[in-house]
Amino acid sequence: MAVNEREVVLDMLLSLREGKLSHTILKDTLDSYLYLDKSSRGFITRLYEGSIEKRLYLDFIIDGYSKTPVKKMKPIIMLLLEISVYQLFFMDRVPDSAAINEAVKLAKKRGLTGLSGFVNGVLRNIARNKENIALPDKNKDLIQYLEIKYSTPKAVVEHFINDYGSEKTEEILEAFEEKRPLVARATKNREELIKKLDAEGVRVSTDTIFPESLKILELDSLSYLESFEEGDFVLQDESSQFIGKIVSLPKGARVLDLCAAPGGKSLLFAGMEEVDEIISCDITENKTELIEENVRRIGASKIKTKMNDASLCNPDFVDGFDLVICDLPCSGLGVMGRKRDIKYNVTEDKIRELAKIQRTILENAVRYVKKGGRLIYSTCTMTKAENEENFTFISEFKGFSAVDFSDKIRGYVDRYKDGKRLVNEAKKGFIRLIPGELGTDGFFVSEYMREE
Ligand SMILES: C[S@@+](CC[C@H](N)C(=O)[O-])C[C@H]1O[C@@H](n2cnc3c(N)ncnc32)[C@H](O)[C@@H]1O
Repeated sequence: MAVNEREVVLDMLLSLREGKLSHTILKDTLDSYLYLDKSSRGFITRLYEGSIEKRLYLDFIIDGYSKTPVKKMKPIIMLLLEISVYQLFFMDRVPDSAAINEAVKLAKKRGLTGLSGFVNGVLRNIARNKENIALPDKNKDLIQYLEIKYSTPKAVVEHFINDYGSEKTEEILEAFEEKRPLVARATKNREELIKKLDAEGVRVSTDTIFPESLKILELDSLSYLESFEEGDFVLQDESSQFIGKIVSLPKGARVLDLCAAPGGKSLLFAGMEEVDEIISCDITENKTELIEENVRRIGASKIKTKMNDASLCNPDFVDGFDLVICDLPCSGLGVMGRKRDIKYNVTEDKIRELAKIQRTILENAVRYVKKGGRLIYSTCTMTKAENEENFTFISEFKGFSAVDFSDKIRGYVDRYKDGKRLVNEAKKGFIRLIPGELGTDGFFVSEYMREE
């Protein structure tokens, strides 16, 4: 039987409301429809991700043309309208009539015949007035304008304005809307990888910060690729890859990665000659299994996994490591261009709560660093509370000081407009990678040293 792609997306969005993770839903769905052709899978992906990404904008439009506000609608009707309005506004190849008729059919199919007239009326009205939809006035209410235009909740907009100012906030929000290519880090040889990917029909670009990286311009599914199965690359944004560039380690180094799943940072260090052993921890068995899967695929035998709660002090780790990596749980605002539902779950209280958890973990982590050893603290977020304020917190631990790693990054960032700022920050011991600058996700990296 033919698959109704819109219904698939509707069910995916219903699962999202039940609390499943957005990227897990997408992966599971695409894995279960491997037999569909590339364009159907592409349609499902685009409609699903797009309707999440643009939710506030879509709701703003719907509210302008429906007597019942979106918030009062049955969830299935609300989602049906959202995916249909997304098609009307963002999918040029779908004729308006198809978007509307399919929505009406789907409402009936799901037993909502009584509401199919409502769906039809609202959508036809919106389609007729497509050219007349105006955003909130930027000069009257900047926050509401940014909230709707970039479909980013008020709490996040306000937080960004507070930390970066309004002009930079708009630049950041705009950058999040750009298509973000996946980045592959070659684990063996980039030239060989390019040839293999080419033979597998994957288009790539070598316009990258690091010589090991490739931007993947088009990819249907990783599951098809022999080069992936054989561990020739890992997917890792270049922001994360900075962590592997900034630190000098002694020969025979022992590394502890406290919050390691799925293992991205551990795998960076596993490729380094001077590293002998990496203990990669995470809090649950499921999570350590994720690390193990990647370790097996890459063949990184230096990595040993361990279930460990980083918020508690582990006496076995005390004074034991040349490098302790703290890539900690955070609000994730730096990756909201990829994980499109993240922005809807962030509140001021959650940011404060996370900053507190990060500090508890850091208080333990400093105890695990050997004399003369290093600590790296990183997050994939962009809030001062989780980044700069924690930088100060760590720098104030007795015996610890921030490390100037400007010489280590200069060669990579010099050619970018914002390279100078990064070099200047690195002199102080941290860098803030901001979307729209080097083409990376948002990220914070910092390095500290324990005195001899
Ligand atoms: C940002 S992710 C780590 C990403 C990883 N470093 C990488 O590069 O692939 C944060 C991780 O912290 C883990 N985590 C959260 N609380 C933890 C705790 N109390 N102890 C250990 N791990 C924890 C989460 O399970 C999650 O896998």
